[in-house]
Amino acid sequence: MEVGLSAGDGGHGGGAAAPVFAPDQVGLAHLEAILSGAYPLAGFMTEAEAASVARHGRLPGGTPWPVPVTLAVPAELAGADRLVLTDPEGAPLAELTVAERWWCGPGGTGGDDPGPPGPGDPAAPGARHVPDGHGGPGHRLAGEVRFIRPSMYGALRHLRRAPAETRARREAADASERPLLAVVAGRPLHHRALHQIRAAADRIGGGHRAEVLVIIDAPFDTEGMAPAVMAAEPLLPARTRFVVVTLPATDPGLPADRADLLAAHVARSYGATHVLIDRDPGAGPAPEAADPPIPVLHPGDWRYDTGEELWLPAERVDPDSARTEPGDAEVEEMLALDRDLPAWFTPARVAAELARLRPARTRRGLTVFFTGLSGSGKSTVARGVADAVRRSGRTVTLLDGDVVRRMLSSGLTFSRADRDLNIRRIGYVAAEITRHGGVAICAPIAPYAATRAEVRAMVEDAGDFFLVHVATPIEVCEARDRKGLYAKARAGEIPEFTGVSDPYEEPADADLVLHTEGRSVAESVAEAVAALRIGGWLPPDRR
Ligand SMILES: Nc1ncnc2c1ncn2[C@@H]1O[C@H](COP(=O)(O)OS(=O)(=O)O)[C@@H](OP(=O)(O)O)[C@H]1O
Ligand SMILES: Nc1ncnc2c1ncn2[C@@H]1O[C@H](COP(=O)(O)OP(=O)(O)O)[C@@H](O)[C@H]1O
Repeated sequence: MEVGLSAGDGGHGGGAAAPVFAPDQVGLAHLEAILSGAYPLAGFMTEAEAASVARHGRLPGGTPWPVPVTLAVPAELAGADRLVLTDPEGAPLAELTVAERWWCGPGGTGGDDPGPPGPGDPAAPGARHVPDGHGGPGHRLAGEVRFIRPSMYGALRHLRRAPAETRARREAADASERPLLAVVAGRPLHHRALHQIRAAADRIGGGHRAEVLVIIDAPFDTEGMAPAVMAAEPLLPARTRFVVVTLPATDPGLPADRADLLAAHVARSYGATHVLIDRDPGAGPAPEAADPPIPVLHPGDWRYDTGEELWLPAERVDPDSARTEPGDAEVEEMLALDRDLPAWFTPARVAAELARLRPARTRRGLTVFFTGLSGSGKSTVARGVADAVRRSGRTVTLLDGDVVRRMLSSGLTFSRADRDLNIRRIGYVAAEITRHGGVAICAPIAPYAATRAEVRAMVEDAGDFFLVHVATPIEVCEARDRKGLYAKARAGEIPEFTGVSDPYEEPADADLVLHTEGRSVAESVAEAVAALRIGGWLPPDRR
């Protein structure tokens, strides 16, 4: 069968062009793993396969597999027979031949017999939700994928080596019979982890130190923590190699050991005989992985012995001289506040790389996003904050609601769709300013929580986000009625007016709530500026 591509590739196919689709981040991570051979799977799972894997950790035939590998598609593609799957930039990667269309329904995973829902029928009474990481109910397409073209997408592409390439390199070096310790790391390797890796490599090496392969779990669109992980190279055993993969986020509805099991399967595809999964000590103890494909080594609880000046298993360290490794959140906070990471905790070269990746908040890009009703005081406080930020020596771009409506969003109405588009545009510009280390101050109404959350996610990919809810009650805004708009709205002259005839969803995730009623402008500005100082985004007041 000829493949008629409708994107790139010349489209030599004779038949109708298959629709083109860029999977979400989870779908893309699965697709790359299928195509690279990191998963021993030919494609995306049917409902029976996904449900069996979610519930029992096994495919219907009994083969252990930890996570549903599914493809979520929008309703308009739910009936497709074939799909050309692309990266987010639209470059074709593979063709999916659809074997089954199914609906991942609402509700829990309970009960043992799912009762097959009508294919692709959202209303099917038996439809149940399989926790497959796509964030909720929706259409799924199952079937085998056929490789079209190697992916060029994403950061650190040169390190995204296929498992077969890594195995072939070991075979060529006559090393494939020897133990290989895979270390799966999404975070930098500090002294504790480095000690544990060397100890594990000695233990499994049978007289020789085993080789180590560090599998860095990094996102597609940024280098993530990869440079900090690689900075530890001189402290790892000789001939340690690094590869980068993007492990899909595991659904919180799955048992706790599934993420580790997936990491173990991927490690095995690279030829690993053992796997050690480095984790945030602040995240609590590791779950015991049931039925792993290769042994999962548990590093256990280690402490720094201040007397010996060594990292050792906790039981060998006198509690009086024991130091615990700081968790990732604590490290983030030290970096944010420009404090040096202690030498007992992490090697200087890792600390230096971390300081580059996570600059102190006074140097890091920031978006301060004001939301609130018309007349609540967003623009007034935003202007005062912008002045204070400028005085601290940083550059500021003020994206005020009214100004944006004239410059970026002229022609847009106040329908939900247009408001969302307006806020996304503001978010995009703010994220770019933030990415380049600047400060963006935005002051739109932004009435919808979901759209604000999108902006937060977009900005946090690039830097920091600080949400200020200017929580002035509508009666007060209306009494101020600076522009006479409330009067007009009440008279029915302005339709869809926020707070009068259109919704405002109060934020539940505000970093600061400002009550301006009964406060002067100067007091409200001072409150916002103080919050930014306390958070470390502005230097301490030297006055
Ligand atoms: N229907 C309706 N609803 C709300 N506001 C209206 C409306 N029509 C015009 N205006 C004026 O537009 C300003 C709000 O624009 P925003 O871009 O901030 O709104 S939104 O975030 O896209 O919802 C808002 O300015 P601020 O008072 O500065 O908030 C109003 O002056
Ligand atoms: N504590 C306060 N903080 C902010 N604005 C205040 C305060 N007290 C009174 N106001 C007045 O409220 C009005 C708010 O208007 P504006 O900043 O344009 O609101 P928005 O941008 O939310 O529509 C201004 O006239 C301002 O002087």
